[in-house]
Amino acid sequence: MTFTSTGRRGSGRAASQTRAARRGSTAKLALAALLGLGALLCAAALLYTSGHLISSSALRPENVLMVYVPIVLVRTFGFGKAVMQYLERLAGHSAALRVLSSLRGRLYRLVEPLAARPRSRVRTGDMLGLMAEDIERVQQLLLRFALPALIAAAAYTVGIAAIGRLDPGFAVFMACYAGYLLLGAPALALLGGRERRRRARQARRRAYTELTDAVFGMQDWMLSGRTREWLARFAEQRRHAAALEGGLRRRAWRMHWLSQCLSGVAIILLSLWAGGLAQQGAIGPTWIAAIALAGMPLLEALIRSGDATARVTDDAAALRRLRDTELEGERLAADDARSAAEAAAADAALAGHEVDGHAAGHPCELRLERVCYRYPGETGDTLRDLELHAPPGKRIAVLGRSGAGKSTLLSLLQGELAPTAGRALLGGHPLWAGADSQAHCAVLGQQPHLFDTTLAANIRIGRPEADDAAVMRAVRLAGLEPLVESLPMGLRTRVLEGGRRFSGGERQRIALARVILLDRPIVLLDEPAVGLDPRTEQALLRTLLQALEGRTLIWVTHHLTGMEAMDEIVFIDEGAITLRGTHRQLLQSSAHYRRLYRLDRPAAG
Ligand SMILES: Nc1ncnc2c1ncn2[C@@H]1O[C@H](COP(=O)(O)OP(=O)(O)OP(=O)(O)O)[C@@H](O)[C@H]1O
Repeated sequence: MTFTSTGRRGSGRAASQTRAARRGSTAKLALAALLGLGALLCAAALLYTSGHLISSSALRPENVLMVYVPIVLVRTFGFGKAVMQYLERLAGHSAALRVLSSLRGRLYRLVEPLAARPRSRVRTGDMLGLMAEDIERVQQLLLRFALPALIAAAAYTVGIAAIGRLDPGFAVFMACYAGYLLLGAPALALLGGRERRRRARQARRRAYTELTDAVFGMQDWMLSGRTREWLARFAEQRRHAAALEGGLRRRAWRMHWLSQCLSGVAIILLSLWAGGLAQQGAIGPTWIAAIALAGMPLLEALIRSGDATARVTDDAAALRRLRDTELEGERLAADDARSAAEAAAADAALAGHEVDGHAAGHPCELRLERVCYRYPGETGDTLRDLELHAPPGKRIAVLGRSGAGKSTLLSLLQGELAPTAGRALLGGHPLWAGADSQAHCAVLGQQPHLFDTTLAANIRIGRPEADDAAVMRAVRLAGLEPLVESLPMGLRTRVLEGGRRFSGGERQRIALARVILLDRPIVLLDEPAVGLDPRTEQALLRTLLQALEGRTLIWVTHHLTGMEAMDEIVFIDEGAITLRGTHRQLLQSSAHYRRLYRLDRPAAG
């Protein structure tokens, strides 16, 4: 199929772009690390020459030329440090932004089809979190952890090597001492605080979950008269979460303070060691202060890297979430590829002008052949051996108890799910779960969403290019004309948030106008009249059946109202069809149907 091959070519190009972007950003990150190390060495050299300059000046040289070279070097290193720092930021941010942009692109390509699937694990809210917060954390991971850690490791190596040239024994001691700052302290902070961090995260999540739950059920809390009780409980939970977070902050501060003390002690040790070397005559006395001061920026780099490592867990969790989403995207892409292969097989079968004995038929002919569906990870089939045939214009009602599998059937008919066995065909082609899977049908659900904009914009949502005459025709067919005429602003009336301006029945009619304007050959109705009073329900159903005359209808319902107008009524129980026929046939042949009909429509009974 054209779509699939284009999709594969597109994804191949995207993959090679991603690889090129990754190579580019790795090079930039390495450059940033080199510049960072350069800036750090300049800082160390600045203090080193300054220490020497101060000590030499204190010995009152005979003329300024005696300290001219250190003076020039101090200026050069000071200037070099600022320039290198600037270039490091530039290269680091450029590399991080490159990584982020490629990550966002890759993730977006993977998750875009997921977000549109109602049954996917990844929902729109998660998507926003992933795209905004989690990717931001990856940036922090690169700039605040990876880069400082690389620079600190290089500074550690350079520092220890420099000491080792003068005194290998002291170099080994300092390697262990500074090694604790570089690796030991952050490891202790990470391991020791793991349980506390987990508890703090849990407490925070619990408080927010309770808050969200209470906001949704606010009216019921107020009616129950227990608002104060709930507020007190929520405040207590927040206090508990804040106390745990405060404990974590205090612990991090204590660890930082300990590292600063250790760094101070290291400077004293360096001074004593340099003093010893001067006494032995290995170095001049003016270098004592130089060596001690040069250690400061190097030790500071180790502490900064250690602090960043201690904070790395939250960023790593964000990385895990991104990875999980990528895996889910890859799994769905594999599903799509499988469905596409089935589509190709069916195309090949069609080339022989027949699909298992059936002529290819009308492009909008729906056919389910022994369809089974099992949700991933489940042990039993939710749908079993379903057979359904809907030539254009046929009206089928699907009835069944809650949990029978009606919504799963609708998802299958929309092409969101691919059968795990059997075939779901549209015009002889598999209804595969692809990006354009819903192009053949329109859906009218229980609570269609109306956006906070004008009535006309809400109706035009599926066909923004539709002219006013087409919109008015849809309005007329949906039985909305009297309402629109009674509104001072007519079609320009705003529907307010969630369609608050209109009643439930009116909202359903607006959604019906949307479906009419969309002009799809197949319409799936998912209990569109649920929750309406019987008169409004009957009126809406009458309008609906009239307005959608000539289109294929698959109508999921719990009520038997309107069954007379259906071409076929199908009962599903535990995923399998247990009863089927026209209203007249079922009235004659099924006592169960007669009983249900009498219960639902006592007057008719
Ligand atoms: N994502 C899922 N993973 C596993 N099982 C699921 C999933 N979605 C639905 N099910 C199960 O499949 C069965 C059929 O669910 P479905 O939503 O299709 O029923 P339904 O007939 O539409 O019910 P209702 O009338 O209450 O909406 C139920 O037992 C449900 O628990």
